[in-house]
Parts: sequence; C-alpha cells; structure tokens
Amino acid sequence: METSEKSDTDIRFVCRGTFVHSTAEEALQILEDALLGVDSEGKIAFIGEGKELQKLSENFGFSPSAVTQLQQHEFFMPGMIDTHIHASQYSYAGTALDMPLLQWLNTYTFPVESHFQDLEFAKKVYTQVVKRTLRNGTTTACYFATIHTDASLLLGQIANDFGQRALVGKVCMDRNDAVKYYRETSEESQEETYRFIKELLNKKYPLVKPVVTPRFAPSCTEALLAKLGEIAKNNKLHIQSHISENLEEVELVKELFPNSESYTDIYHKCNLLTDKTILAHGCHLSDEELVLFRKTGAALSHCPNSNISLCSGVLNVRNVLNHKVKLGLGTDMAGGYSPSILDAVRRALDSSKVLTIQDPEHKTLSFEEVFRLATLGGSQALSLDERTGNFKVGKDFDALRVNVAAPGGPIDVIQNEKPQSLNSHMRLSSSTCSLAGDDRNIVEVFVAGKKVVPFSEP
Ligand SMILES: Nc1nc2[nH]cnc2c(=O)[nH]1
Ligand SMILES: [Zn+2]
Repeated sequence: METSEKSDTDIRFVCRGTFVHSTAEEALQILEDALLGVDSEGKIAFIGEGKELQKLSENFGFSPSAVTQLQQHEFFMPGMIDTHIHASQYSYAGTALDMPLLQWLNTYTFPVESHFQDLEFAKKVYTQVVKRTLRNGTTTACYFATIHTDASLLLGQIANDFGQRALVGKVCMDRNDAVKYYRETSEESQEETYRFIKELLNKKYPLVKPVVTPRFAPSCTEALLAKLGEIAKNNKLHIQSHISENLEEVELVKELFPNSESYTDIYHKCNLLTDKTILAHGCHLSDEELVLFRKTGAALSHCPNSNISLCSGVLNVRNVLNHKVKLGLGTDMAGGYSPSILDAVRRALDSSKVLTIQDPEHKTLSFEEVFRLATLGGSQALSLDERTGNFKVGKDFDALRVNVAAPGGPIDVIQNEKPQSLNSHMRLSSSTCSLAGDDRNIVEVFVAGKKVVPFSEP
C-alpha cells in the first residue's frame, strides 16, 4: 500500500477496481482490485489493495459502503496529455491537408487565425475545443491560441470553467510576409505578451497557466526571440514553439539565421531552451541537436498525425528516447486532423512501424511505451509530473474511467473460451481501447479529483 503521510486527510471519494498506469520502471502497470482514495483537494491520498479495505477505511475515515466499484470491462487510466494543440485551428480540423507546411500556413492557417480578434467567434470555437478534447480524455492540454491577447485570455477562462488543466499561449510573430495583416510589431508582441501573462496570472486559475509562445523561428525576428526568452526566464514560465518540422522550413531557417549553427542553436542562444520548454515535431533534428535538448532539459512533442497529414517527416522516437530527451504526444490539430490523443497513440505506433519497414533493425515502439508517452511522458515533457501523469500518491487525481464494452461504443467484447487471468485481460482491454476505442469508451473524466465529463448542467 502507498499512502500519504497524514491519515487525518478528508477523503472525498474512494474507487475500487483495476487501475492501469505507467511508472518510470514499468511502461504499463496494472493494479488489479485496487482501492484509490482522493482527498478533499483532489489529490490521491492512498492507493492500496481491495483486501485492505477495512484497514484503509479506518485509517482514512471513510465508509466501506461509499466505495465506488468499477464494473466488469471497466478500468481507470491516467488522463491523457496533449502536449501540442492549436485551439484556434479547430474550425477547419479534418480539411485543408493538401499542401506542405509553409504553403498550408499561408493559405489556410493565418487567414483563419486572423479572425480571432472577434471574441464571439473565439468563444464559440474555444468552447467547442475544450469540450471536445475533454470528452476525448485530454485532461491536460498545452494550447496555442493566436496573436490576440483577449481571445487567448478567453481560452484560459474557458479551460478553467470546464475544469481542464491547461497551458495557454498567446502566439507571438513579428515576421510574416505572406499574410501581412496577421502579424504584430516586435514591440506589440512583447507588450501584449506581458499583458497576457499578467492578466492570466491575476485570475489565479488553479489549473491554467500562461506559456510563452514564439510561433517558430521563421515568424520571429531574433530580437523578439531573445526578448521572449528573457520574459520566460524572469517569470519562470513555460515556453512552447515548433522546430524542424519539414525540410523546406529547415532550409528557410538557415537562410533567415545564417549565423546560427542549427535550428536548435537559435532557440538556445535566445534562452528559449529550458526544462520548461516544449517544442513540437523535431522530425529533422540531428543527434547533436538532441544532445542540446538533453543538456537543457527541453522536451519534444511528437505529433504523428500532423507529420503524416502535412507530409512533413517521420520522427524517430526510438532515437529521441535513446538520447533521453523528454517526449510527449501532441495532436497538433489542425495540422493533425484529430483532436484525440488516442488517435496520436495509434499514429505513433504506425509511424514507428513505417520506420521498421524502412529499416528492419529499427526497434518498433510497443503499445506500452506509447501509452506511457500519452500519460506520464506528456507530464514530464511539460514539467507537470509532480502534479499529474500517473496514480502516485500526492499527485492530483487526473483520470479516465474507461469501459471497453460501453453500450453503443465501437468495440464488441468477444469472450474468450479459455478464462484469462485478469491481468492479461486488462492488458488486452487497455490496448484494445487505445487501438480500437474512442470517446464513447471514456465514460467519465476527472481532473484534480473533480468529475468534468459528463459535463455538469450549466
Ligand atoms: N503544424 C504546424 N506547424 C507550424 N509551424 C508554425 N506554425 C505552425 C502551425 O500552426 N502548425
Ligand atoms: Zn503546431
């Protein structure tokens, strides 16, 4: 049994059943007939075995009859973490994937994002994104908004209202020759970043924090990048951006920053690589660049749907893991067409298999490893692993109640003739749900001990 020190904790609720999660040692740990208690602050107070019910109920002062028992085919898993998602691109998700990155940005993305100065439009789209991602089991999202400060603040408010844990970034870009009306001056970008951080922090939302967000090197001058690095450092803030997504972009960066050794070096020189930095893609990074990530503690967000949809490249996750670089999964919607991290799990496995087809020596990622990337890995990549990522005592209870056989769901559970051990059954179930399941299998979602799905009536 694992418990927090104090047993005078007030217990909010206790659940009994199978819990599936990742630890540093075990990519997929299955706790059968476990008992997990959540305290009044939404933190995990204890996790023990079902047979310890009597003792735990006395120690923690809860009634055994109040314990919620999971049903057959149900299990709890940690909430999933989307380490890279563009909330502002939801309105065209699933469309417009017919050109490569730079042309796609100019043709579709910038014109759509420019509409977010309209707060009514922003409210509609951002409400839908937060609800949709929560329903899909994203308990933590690291969001890009747009250059508009007020709309970005609105995204923070909506995430807070629905109870989602979120990092929210007002996008910074002082260079954009293609769509001139969607750009700030360097001064505006700095001043508005200050205002965004100040106003969002002043709200004191418990689960929503600002993230400094230079869009990517091609849309920022070196002076702006350096200023944003300074702002992040002085305020100890998270940083997010994109890096080495497609080859044309990498060439453009060489032209725009002729004095830098590499794409990674540009961010490094501007103090943008820290242990609170998350950079999306990295498909074309060199091993030297990965070493710099490792040294600075910066993380990568693997966005396989987007990498395939925009024909950007295939990230060699095995190589990233071998370099001990922190890594999580991202949808990168709308470069990726799905808002679901379950989809990212599937695409990450597919991408890894493509690498194995190309090189049989490549060690394919296992389902268990990718499950860890979607949960614990994401929390580490965002430096939020003290708070979330798995069922460790003292962390917030961010969890999904999954029913493999949810009525009306996409999975038909076919009973095996031979009885299986519960453990292998749950291993199969968690794998089945990730590979064949969808939001219909996610029957409840909890963030910091609060049930946020199904949505409560307004
Ligand atoms: N996929 C993707 N890559 C980017 N690089 C710079 N901006 C973007 C964006 O919005 N999406
Ligand atoms: Zn992106």
